[in-house]
Formats: sequence, C-alpha cells, structure tokens
Amino acid sequence: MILKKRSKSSKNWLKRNFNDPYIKERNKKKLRSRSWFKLKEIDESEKIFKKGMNVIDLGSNPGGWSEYTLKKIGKSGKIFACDILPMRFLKDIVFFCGDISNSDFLKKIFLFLDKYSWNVVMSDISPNICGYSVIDNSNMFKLSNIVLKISRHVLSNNGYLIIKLFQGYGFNKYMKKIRNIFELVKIYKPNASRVNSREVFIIAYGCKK
Ligand SMILES: C[S@@+](CC[C@H](N)C(=O)[O-])C[C@H]1O[C@@H](n2cnc3c(N)ncnc32)[C@H](O)[C@@H]1O
Repeated sequence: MILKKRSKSSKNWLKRNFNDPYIKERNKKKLRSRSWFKLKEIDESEKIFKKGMNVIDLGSNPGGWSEYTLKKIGKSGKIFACDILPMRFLKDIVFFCGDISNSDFLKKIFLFLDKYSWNVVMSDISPNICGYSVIDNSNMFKLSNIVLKISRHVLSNNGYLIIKLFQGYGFNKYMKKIRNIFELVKIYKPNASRVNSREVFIIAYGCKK
C-alpha cells in the first residue's frame, strides 16, 4: 500500500479544524454550517429576525443561515434561498438553484420575489477564491453589486441587508455605495469569523427608495 504524505498546508488545515471550537459545536448541534454561528452573533447583537418575517438567503448552501432563520421567523414567515450549487432539502424554504450573475436566472427569481414583500436580504456569498486579493475582491464586489440590485428591488423602507464582504481592494468604494442607499450602516466582525480572514459583515437598515 502506498501512503501519500500530507502537504504542510493540508496538515495546517486539519490542525486548525480539529482545534476549532465552532466546528466542535457545529458537529455537536448537528448544524449545516460553521457560518450559522456568525449569523447568530449578528442577530443577537442587532435583534434583526422576528416572527413572521420574509427573508431572502443568497448563497445559501449548505443551509446554515436558512436553518438559523427558520427557527427565528417561525411558520408564519417565509424564506427564499438560492445558490449556484444544489442544496440539501430543507423543509419550509423555497430554494432556486442558479447563478445570481446570470441575467436569465435573475429574471426568474424576480418573478417569484415580486409576489411577496421582503424584510431581510442576507448574502454570505463567496466566489471561488484564487488567493490574489485584487482578483478575489473584484469577483466578490461584482456579486455584491448584484446583491445590492436585488435588495433595492425587493426591500421595504424598513428592510435589512446583511452582506459578507472582504476588506481590501474595492471595499471603501462599495461602502460609499451602500451608505448612499441605506440610512444606517454598520460593519461587524463576529467572533466566529476567523481572525486571519478578511471577511466582515455589513448590516444595513432602511433602504432609501
Ligand atoms: C460561505 S457559503 C454560504 C454558507 C451559508 N451561509 C451557510 O450558512 O450554510 C457561500 C455560498 O455562495 C455560493 N455562491 C458563490 N457564487 C454564487 C453565485 N454567483 N450565485 C449564487 N451562489 C453563489 C457558493 O456556492 C456557496 O455555497
């Protein structure tokens, strides 16, 4: 039998995950994602979700954020989730599989979204990361601009947007844009977000129409 030697980076990855308290807790609670803890922290700080709300989850796979939100909004609320990848079935949510940067897919989801009013748009979308921050950020901001377009289209005046962004190239420009569209804008770095990660979450409230 030939045993393959593990590379240094895969050893580091295993070590980091093995020691990660959020991964241990995720496994214990049988949650779909580690990101579940980030949304929980954001919600506990900002008190966003209420019973009966209608929520859009963009980049929803594997379903941790939808899972958290379902419990908070109860049966009287609604969740629309979408991802470029298929997502394991989650009862009581409407899921569309597709790429939000595809204009035909956008038309298709607007046909559904326009039938209801929406209180929250949340996006934990991450494009495939290549490691070059300029390329990764410009891909991220391309998708983030589409999230803004969707938010402006569907959100009521007292709606919330929660969106993950990467700090660095393009960040300030995007923040300026978001501040022009929303009344209140906060930057939040949850404890569950890895310290060496450039990700932060923006919580924006009050869409100016
Ligand atoms: C970090 S994961 C989301 C985790 C999720 N919030 C959870 O708690 O389970 C980011 C997701 O964004 C999705 N994504 C990336 N690009 C996308 C695109 N263009 N359209 C839709 N989804 C996309 C990825 O497929 C991936 O599943």
